[in-house]
Amino acid sequence: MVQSSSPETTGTLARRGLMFILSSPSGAGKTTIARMLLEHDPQLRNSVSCTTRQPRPGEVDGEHYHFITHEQFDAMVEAGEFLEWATVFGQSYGTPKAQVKAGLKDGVDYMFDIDWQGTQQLYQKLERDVVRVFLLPPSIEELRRRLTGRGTDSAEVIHARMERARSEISHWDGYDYVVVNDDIASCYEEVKKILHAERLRRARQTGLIGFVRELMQPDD
Ligand SMILES: Nc1nc2c(ncn2[C@@H]2O[C@H](COP(=O)(O)OP(=O)(O)O)[C@@H](O)[C@H]2O)c(=O)[nH]1
Ligand SMILES: Nc1ncnc2c1ncn2[C@@H]1O[C@H](COP(=O)(O)OP(=O)(O)O)[C@@H](O)[C@H]1O
Repeated sequence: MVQSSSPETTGTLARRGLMFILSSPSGAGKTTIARMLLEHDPQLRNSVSCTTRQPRPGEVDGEHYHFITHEQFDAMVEAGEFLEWATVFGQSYGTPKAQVKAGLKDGVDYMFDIDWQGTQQLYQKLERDVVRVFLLPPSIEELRRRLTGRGTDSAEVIHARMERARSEISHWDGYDYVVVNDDIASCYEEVKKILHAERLRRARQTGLIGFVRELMQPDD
């Protein structure tokens, strides 16, 4: 629980965690922004997805993704172990249920780097816990430059990602916030502010009723 630290308060103040979703067309920078947030914010935990795609250089199993086979993925779907799942670029991606649900109650915030399909599913299931942020590239040319510059995909894959980018961008209106990732430092600051404000929402602050009631007690 994120308890109030002041000795003068009742100690009943706490906060329910939130589900912070970052989506964008591939290459717009959501992984970069997510990593910056996770690195500097101890209250934020990564929701590690399962995927059937191959790891990229530098990606660590269990940290960036749980890399599993199609058979393992299908078995998890059958067993109802995903909060949501979707097929992207012919590969399967899913959010395991187990870690998230318990953490939210304890005031842990989770970061989700998932696509619009997963965002819709999470919103349908857990609307009040979800904060949806969509990143846009400053231009289509810059998006192409970033995908090429990342150096992780073949020309063919980059072509497919660019094709898909336009359809991903068309889902911008399914989000609560839209931020253009032009300068990385400014984008990071803006996303950080969204997270900060969302944490202060009244509905997330459990124990407020009792706390306010106590504040309103008449003097003896
Ligand atoms: N629905 C859903 N989408 C996911 C999940 N994990 C990753 N994705 C999305 O799958 C897409 C491809 O991800 P990835 O292969 O890492 O490439 P990226 O586009 O460069 O981030 C991105 O849009 C991710 O946001 C997940 O658990 N569920
Ligand atoms: N604001 C920015 N300016 C310049 N390059 C960026 C910016 N944001 C991200 N990048 C670079 O663009 C590439 C794609 O970013 P990445 O975070 O992997 O995107 P995504 O996760 O959305 O596919 C990476 O090489 C990253 O370092």
